[in-house]
Amino acid sequence: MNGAARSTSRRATIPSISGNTLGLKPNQLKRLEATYRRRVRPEEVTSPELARHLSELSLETGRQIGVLINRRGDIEHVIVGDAFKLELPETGRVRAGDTRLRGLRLVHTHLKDEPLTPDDLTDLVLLRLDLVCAIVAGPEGLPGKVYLGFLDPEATGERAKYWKTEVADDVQRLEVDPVARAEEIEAAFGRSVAGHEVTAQGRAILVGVSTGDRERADSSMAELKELARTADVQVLDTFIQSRTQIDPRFVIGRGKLEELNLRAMQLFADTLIFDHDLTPSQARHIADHTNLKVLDRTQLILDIFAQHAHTAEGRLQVELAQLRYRLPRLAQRDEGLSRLAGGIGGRGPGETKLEIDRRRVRERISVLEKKIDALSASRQVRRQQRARHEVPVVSIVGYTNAGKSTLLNLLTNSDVVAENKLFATLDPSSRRLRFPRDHEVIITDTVGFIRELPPTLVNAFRATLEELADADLLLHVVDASDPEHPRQSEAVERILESLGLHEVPRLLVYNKSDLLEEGVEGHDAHFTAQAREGIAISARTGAGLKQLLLRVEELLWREGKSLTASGVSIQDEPHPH
Ligand SMILES: Nc1nc2c(ncn2[C@@H]2O[C@H](COP(=O)(O)OP(=O)(O)OP(=O)(O)O)[C@@H](O)[C@H]2O)c(=O)[nH]1
Ligand SMILES: [Mg+2]
Repeated sequence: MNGAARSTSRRATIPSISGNTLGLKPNQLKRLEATYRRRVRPEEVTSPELARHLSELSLETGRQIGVLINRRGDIEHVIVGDAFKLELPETGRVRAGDTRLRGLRLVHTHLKDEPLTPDDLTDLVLLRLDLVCAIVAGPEGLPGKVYLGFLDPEATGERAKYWKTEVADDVQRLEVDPVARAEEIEAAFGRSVAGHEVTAQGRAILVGVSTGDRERADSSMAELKELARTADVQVLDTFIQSRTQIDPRFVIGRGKLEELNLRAMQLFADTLIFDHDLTPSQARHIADHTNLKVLDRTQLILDIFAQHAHTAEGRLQVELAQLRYRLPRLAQRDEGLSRLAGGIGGRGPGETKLEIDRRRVRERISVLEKKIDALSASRQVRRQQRARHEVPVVSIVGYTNAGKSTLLNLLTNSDVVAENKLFATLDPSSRRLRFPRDHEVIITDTVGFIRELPPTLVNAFRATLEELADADLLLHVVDASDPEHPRQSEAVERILESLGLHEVPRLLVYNKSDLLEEGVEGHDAHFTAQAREGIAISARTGAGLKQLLLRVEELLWREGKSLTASGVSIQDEPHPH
């Protein structure tokens, strides 16, 4: 395979013929090579002489023959196919999101009178060619009908065609100026993309598969969208394919992947994000069949974590998780990895720029493990000191975005970052909360949980999460306004269990009650809360806070003292880091 045919020096080297050259006679090869010496005028798709030359050779060899011509009219590649198709050489990847065409047109022969084939049109789209031209090689090697295909910048919608075609009776009757036409198409693409906002982290299409419960796939997709928004990725479109089972190679069907490719080209998307974890080989197969950066849910979450980790330990943990995730995905010599460098999925908190080989990844992993061990050892000491003081610890846990940090802020009058983003909190923070009559607790906010929390992350954060085992009480905060809340709290319970924390007493806190309409759903929240021995509150308005504090006190000291929220005095504990 040849590399990009951009260089001018290529003419100085011996031009090679790509494709199915096996069994061609020396004389035929020589004539094929001589093709490189031909030129066409920039304003014609092909010269009649070139068309004749290609047709003759095609007829003689019984194979399709094609040339890639640049905008100056030079022939950059000569390709031999079989009777039905051509395999174009690798001409380098299109820069995703670029509104320019490739600057190359494909002129090739068809051995029978047929319009552009699906293969021709796929090449047109994926290689973003200026145009594709098929000349019918007629009897005696005379060029006959000519079929042309161009990208259509105006096409919209999922089912739209992505190209326009034209036919002419013969080469002489072609009235197309290929360069002018290509420039028009580029200008139109430029206009359509100019209206889009530009985000630093890429333009993505989200892809889901549903093998059963469609509703579930929809809500999972909605969550993926939120994750993308949090990661600053612009979501251009979403697809969910229903299938009986996951395709082992491509996750989705081959045809669907092709369609995604076209859609991506049309929207100038540069990234595909799967709502499904991809095996290393699936990721590779999909990347090989698209021009796009391919990410999965885990990588997206890792990326958000990378952005949000601020403490030294948090950053080490995220980097460790990223490297552990990447290690099995590094082929011996993986040029695919460099496609991931920079931008979404390529951000790392540490020194690693993620463009490194396996050995160095392994070394880095063991360095990180040692550093994290050292940090958790010193944390262990602090925990023991704290335990000696016998101050009870209350930890806030829950699904991401449930309002954990908002609740901590309300309880302790502090200002931990709370925002409408997933995983706003990564680094645990502790505050002191003083109840009247000398009761005092340490209250900690933690990283949010999510369905299918990537195991690499659970492991990397294990040290932090295991601290939850020291808690005397877990406040499990649930966003009662999210229709998905039953499944979300289920996911949280499962993760707690996997961390061996199911023994720690916990109190369910149904938050955001202010968003639930009084009467109908509000009633519902209270009802659910009561039914599961929880408490309905609003961390925003403070509603229900008094009852919450009462319950906490009751659970911690098993006595029913009355206290008011205003009676709470606040004192910050210096941050442990
Ligand atoms: N209406 C309403 N919004 C709330 C309430 N509590 C929190 N929010 C909002 O919900 C969003 C998430 O709140 P956070 O406190 O950051 O949630 P979190 O659980 O700490 O989230 P992560 O740290 O990202 O896992 C923010 O936009 C809050 O303003 C509430 O009681 N009512
Ligand atoms: Mg938070």
